[in-house]
Amino acid sequence: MNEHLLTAVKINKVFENKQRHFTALKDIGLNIGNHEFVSLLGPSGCGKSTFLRLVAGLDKATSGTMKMNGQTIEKPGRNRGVVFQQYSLLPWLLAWQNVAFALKKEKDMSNTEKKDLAYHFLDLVGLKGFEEIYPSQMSGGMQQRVAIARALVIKPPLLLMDEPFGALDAQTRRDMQDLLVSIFKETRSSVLFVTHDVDEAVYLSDRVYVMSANPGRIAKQIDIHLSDEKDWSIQLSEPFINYKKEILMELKRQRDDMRPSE
Ligand SMILES: Nc1ncnc2c1ncn2[C@@H]1O[C@H](COP(=O)(O)OP(=O)(O)OP(=O)(O)O)[C@@H](O)[C@H]1O
Repeated sequence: MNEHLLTAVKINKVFENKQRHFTALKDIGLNIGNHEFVSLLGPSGCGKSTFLRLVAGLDKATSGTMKMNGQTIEKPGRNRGVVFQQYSLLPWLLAWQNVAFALKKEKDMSNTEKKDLAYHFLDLVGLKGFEEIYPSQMSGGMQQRVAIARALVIKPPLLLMDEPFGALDAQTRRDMQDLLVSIFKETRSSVLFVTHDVDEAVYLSDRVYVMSANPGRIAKQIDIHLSDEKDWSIQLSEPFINYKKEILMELKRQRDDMRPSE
């Protein structure tokens, strides 16, 4: 029996063109279980987005195996929802239509059912009452909520999020983190979350993989044990600060290793 939702074993990714042969990912191995929140954290260029794209099925690994529920990932599928930093909503569609768009291949659902489901997921992300407005009438935080609702409406067991709050101001970012905590409890989806932000990773995750660059590897795995009843005050607690220290020290060690010796 495969108890992991996602299993990646010895994943390598080489980008090749006439000018260069570049190993972006080297021997990445990780697992995500059911209802787990897992973050990838690391310096710019360490391959976080590249790895996420492989899980999404948007690109192929050069070698290694990547399985979802025991099945090799070949292409994008309904068992993975994706949210990127840029919300990529369709500007000519209303909020609910953007969400319902993800259901366009659902032949067994009526248009009314699709609309009801879109309304339900907009309510879940805190956009009740804003179903009938266009993206241009929304703030960045609202647009990202619509993008999250669109990813969730297909009820994927795994939600892939690539720096989803990177374009938002600090307060909206904190609100969105708390929104994600409540969505995570309600939907029971697992999440693979890419971020640069150490506080965000510790606050949200059950496990953080710290990556290093050139080539992108997993340098450290940190299991986070904080209360499930999260609120911002947890960020002042001793365990939180200790996890943060552990990650920051790993990132500093990487920077020290990269510094040319005198
Ligand atoms: N299509 C591509 N062709 C060639 N090189 C690529 C391609 N995509 C990514 N790379 C390279 O692979 C490395 C990893 O890129 P990636 O975007 O995955 O890093 P990242 O950790 O997500 O960075 P950031 O945090 O800045 O978004 C980088 O050096 C990048 O230049």
